[in-house]
Amino acid sequence: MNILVIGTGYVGTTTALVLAEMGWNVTGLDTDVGKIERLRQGLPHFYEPGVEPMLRKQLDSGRLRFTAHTREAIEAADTIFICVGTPPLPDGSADLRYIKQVAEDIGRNLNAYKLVVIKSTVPVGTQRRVAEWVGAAQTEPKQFDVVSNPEFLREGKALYDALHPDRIIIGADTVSAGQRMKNMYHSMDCPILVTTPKTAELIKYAANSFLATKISYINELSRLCDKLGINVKEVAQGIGLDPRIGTSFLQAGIGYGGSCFPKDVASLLHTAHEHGSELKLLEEVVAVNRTQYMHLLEKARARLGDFSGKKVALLGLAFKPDTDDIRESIAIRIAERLVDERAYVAAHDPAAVLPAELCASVAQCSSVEQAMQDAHAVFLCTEWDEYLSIDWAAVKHSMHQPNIFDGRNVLDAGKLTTMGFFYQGVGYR
Ligand SMILES: NC(=O)C1=CN([C@@H]2O[C@H](COP(=O)(O)OP(=O)(O)OC[C@H]3O[C@@H](n4cnc5c(N)ncnc54)[C@H](O)[C@@H]3O)[C@@H](O)[C@H]2O)C=CC1
Ligand SMILES: O=C(O)[C@H]1O[C@H](OP(=O)(O)OP(=O)(O)OC[C@H]2O[C@@H](n3ccc(=O)[nH]c3=O)[C@H](O)[C@@H]2O)[C@H](O)[C@@H](O)[C@@H]1O
Repeated sequence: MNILVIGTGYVGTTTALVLAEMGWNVTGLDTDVGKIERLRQGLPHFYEPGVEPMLRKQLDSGRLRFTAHTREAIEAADTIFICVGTPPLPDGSADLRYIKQVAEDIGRNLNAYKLVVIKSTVPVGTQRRVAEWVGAAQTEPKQFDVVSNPEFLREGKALYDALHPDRIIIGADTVSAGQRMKNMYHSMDCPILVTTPKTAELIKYAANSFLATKISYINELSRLCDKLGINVKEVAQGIGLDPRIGTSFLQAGIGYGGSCFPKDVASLLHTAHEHGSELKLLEEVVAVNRTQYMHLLEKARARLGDFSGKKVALLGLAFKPDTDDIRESIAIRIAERLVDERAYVAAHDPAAVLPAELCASVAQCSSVEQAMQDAHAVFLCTEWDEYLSIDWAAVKHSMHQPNIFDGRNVLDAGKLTTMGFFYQGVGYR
């Protein structure tokens, strides 16, 4: 099987690596020549644990290559994965312009039968539209199938998730296309659900929206816990012991960010509106998430008076640990708000860097100690391992005031309080 992966971002690069690991010949194609050059040299253009060694291993094996030559790459492939971005438009709908470009590229260069696999997250009905776009761009008629095969990996655990998926969802119009996909994934040890393309597309949005709902549920509950003097972590633990509820995705904090939950929930809401349907629960999920971080800021304001002229150490910029991705990161929103309120913000992150628009107003520090020097308060926004082993006794002396606002509820409240810190998390301690 000669597989082409179009779009070598987070998902495309991971997909290409995993398919090569499964033994297939894989080519990665991207319009960004800089990314292709780096990948060819074995240097990932993003931070993701395990990707660099596997990239080098697969380049050495000869099963993986990268190119920017669209025509040659499409002609040589029998199976084509579409992994380009589907960013949000201002109205919340998914921007399908990159998907359309790729579909037309495939159509123009279709020299023999190809199986086209949509891995990008796309709204219900996109598989049909891709088939139309490929068909309309053809110069001479050749057969092809388009299937939906959504991806469920998490950033920071991308390789593990892609190598050990919980399930594989295949949305196919024909039995033969579904069977080709099952053959491709035959070495994967997980349930494979073959369904219609529209169902597969909705499963992806429904999964992300459900996870976002769990987070907003526990976050909204955390606000009540604050008022009642109840530790939300214990509530989450207590309800999570019921296997019907489960412990995962019940970690209260400053809210969910990233390139997917905010955009995918917005896109599903848009789809519902387009079809005259309302998803009121999901609208509330968004509303809770939009305001969640403000509650921690409010706690800090109550302690500090106001932020003007105060130094705040911001620990973590990435939307979650083990990634350098700051797309829709709540940490960035908090930094912006603090700057607006004239705080002096000193940020630290082991991998992520400040967005260009904050470089002039926020300092990026190379160490935690530097960020905390003379600070009136620490805001922990991303639960990197490094922050769990901070020598608090040592940094306390260098701080102006020992105030900690833990936006991820991961620090030891009891220990820090005993040490003389003022500690506040989300949902009572
Ligand atoms: N990042 C994640 O954790 C996950 C993302 N997804 C979905 O996967 C899709 C891709 O996401 P990411 O990998 O994060 O995006 P990304 O932005 O990291 O990568 C997209 C890549 O596509 C390339 N590209 C755009 N147009 C192209 C064209 N015409 N031909 C060739 N290459 C082209 C871009 O240069 C870029 O390198 C999105 O739909 C996303 O929702 C799904 C599961 C997880
Ligand atoms: O479609 C996607 O792109 C992906 O989106 C998420 O993955 P990801 O965004 O990488 O990261 P998550 O681990 O899901 O975290 C998302 C956000 O939720 C927050 N979160 C997560 C869990 C929790 O209990 N509480 C909480 O606030 C995280 O801090 C982070 O900001 C899903 O978990 C993946 O299954 C999906 O494939």
